[in-house]
Amino acid sequence: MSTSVPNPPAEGAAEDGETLGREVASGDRPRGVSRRGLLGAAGAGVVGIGLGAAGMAVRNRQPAGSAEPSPIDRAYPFYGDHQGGIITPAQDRLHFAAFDVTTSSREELIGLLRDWTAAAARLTAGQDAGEIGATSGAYDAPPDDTGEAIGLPPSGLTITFGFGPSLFRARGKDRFGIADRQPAALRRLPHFPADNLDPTRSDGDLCIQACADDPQVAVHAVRNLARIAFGRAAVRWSQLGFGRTSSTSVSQTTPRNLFGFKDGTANLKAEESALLDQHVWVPAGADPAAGWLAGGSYLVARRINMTIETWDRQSLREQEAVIGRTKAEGAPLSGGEEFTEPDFAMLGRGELPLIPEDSHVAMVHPDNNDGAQMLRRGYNFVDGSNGLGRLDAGLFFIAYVVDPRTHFIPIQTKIGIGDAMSEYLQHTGSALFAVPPGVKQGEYVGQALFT
Ligand SMILES: C=CC1=C(C)c2cc3[nH]c(cc4nc(cc5[nH]c(cc1n2)c(C)c5CCC(=O)O)C(CCC(=O)O)=C4C)c(C)c3C=C
Ligand SMILES: [Fe+2]
Repeated sequence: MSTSVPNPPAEGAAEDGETLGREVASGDRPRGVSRRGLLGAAGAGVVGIGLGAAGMAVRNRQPAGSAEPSPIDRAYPFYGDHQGGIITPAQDRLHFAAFDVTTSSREELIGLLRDWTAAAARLTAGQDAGEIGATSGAYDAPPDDTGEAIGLPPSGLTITFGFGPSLFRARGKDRFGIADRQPAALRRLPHFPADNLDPTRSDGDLCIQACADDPQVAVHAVRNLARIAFGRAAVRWSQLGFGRTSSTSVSQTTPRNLFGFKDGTANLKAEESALLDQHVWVPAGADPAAGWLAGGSYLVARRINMTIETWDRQSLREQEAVIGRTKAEGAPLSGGEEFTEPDFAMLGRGELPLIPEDSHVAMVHPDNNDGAQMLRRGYNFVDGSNGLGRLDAGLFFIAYVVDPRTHFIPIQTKIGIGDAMSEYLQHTGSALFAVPPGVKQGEYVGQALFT
């Protein structure tokens, strides 16, 4: 029998639901009591409230007197105006998966989205994927949760769903009766200069971005969503990431990428709502065919291998010239500190710009790209080595943009040709997804596309 208890109260999908979170108790649990049972009990009863950037505390695992809850106790609401995992403060771990839909039935696709929504709401609250739980079901049936997250707290898990161009139309066929609702901007990304794409790491009908502060929690989420999809969708490719390479909130320190540089300094941040409206969220009326996407965004994913062995043999001077910022502070080479605006006109020795024109920062800065900004949310990856003694390492680049035609494609085209950093990079995977707006209680993700 299940040790089921009522679900925790639904998250107050606050206006700014994504930046608010809720900490749920974990702690050691006795054998035979489901993860869901404990967390449900916490949600039902032990609700202490303390709103902050992190959210509401249910039960704090921190030592008494500590003001900041541990990130692993944090739970972000699944329901809200926007999906979680976009402006949520970037967690430390990623499991990203792209799926091929294997059914041709529209009803089965909708059923999958319903099931994924229900499971994602449970998982992000720190519960088992299914209502019965990993160890409480019938002895002769497969459990409705795989079990590896038993005892683990929510860990700040967010689950973000996206729809690829091929969901709408493949080989000229309207697969699910939604071809006329395909956004004009949702097309397969073009081939960029210096791309060396692996088709088995590219594209997909659907995607799931699971971010958490515990890798096991992120992997558990994707694994269970893939299990639930059986017979309707299958994993096409997936990518693990560690060490966020961006900050998406002013409350976060800037992390470093595998080149050893601070990455995320000039990123769009959750607190910059006017800029997010301009550069990240798709406005109502943006595309007459795709009203369902209002309040959503576009997710660009690029698996970018970094030839770190070559990079590591470059002088510090060369490395800084390639990036356009100092390695220690992340300050622009034109001077100041990390958050000083770069001055691309400032000249140095030989009347040359202090920030080289082919440096990465000069290439991608909004001043040099018609003002386009993006919300970057990438992760480092190391997928073992390649058999030639080189690490298969790099940056799994994720960016959320209002329109890839204005906010990604022109910039990527430009840097593929002229960016000094390109010499050390190889793009090996590529995908674009439309990310529907947040889910309302009682609805499923992307519902407006099918109604
Ligand atoms: C097409 C968009 C971008 C790709 C692809 C990309 C890859 C990439 N970037 C780094 C390292 C850094 N990027 C930095 C800044 C930065 N990068 C992009 C865009 C792309 N990066 C933008 C829009 C910006 C912000 C520019 C600005 O407004 O000044 C930085 C500097 C620190 C920071 O501001 O975050 C670094 C370092 C790598 C290693 C990489 C591919 C592997
Ligand atoms: Fe960059």
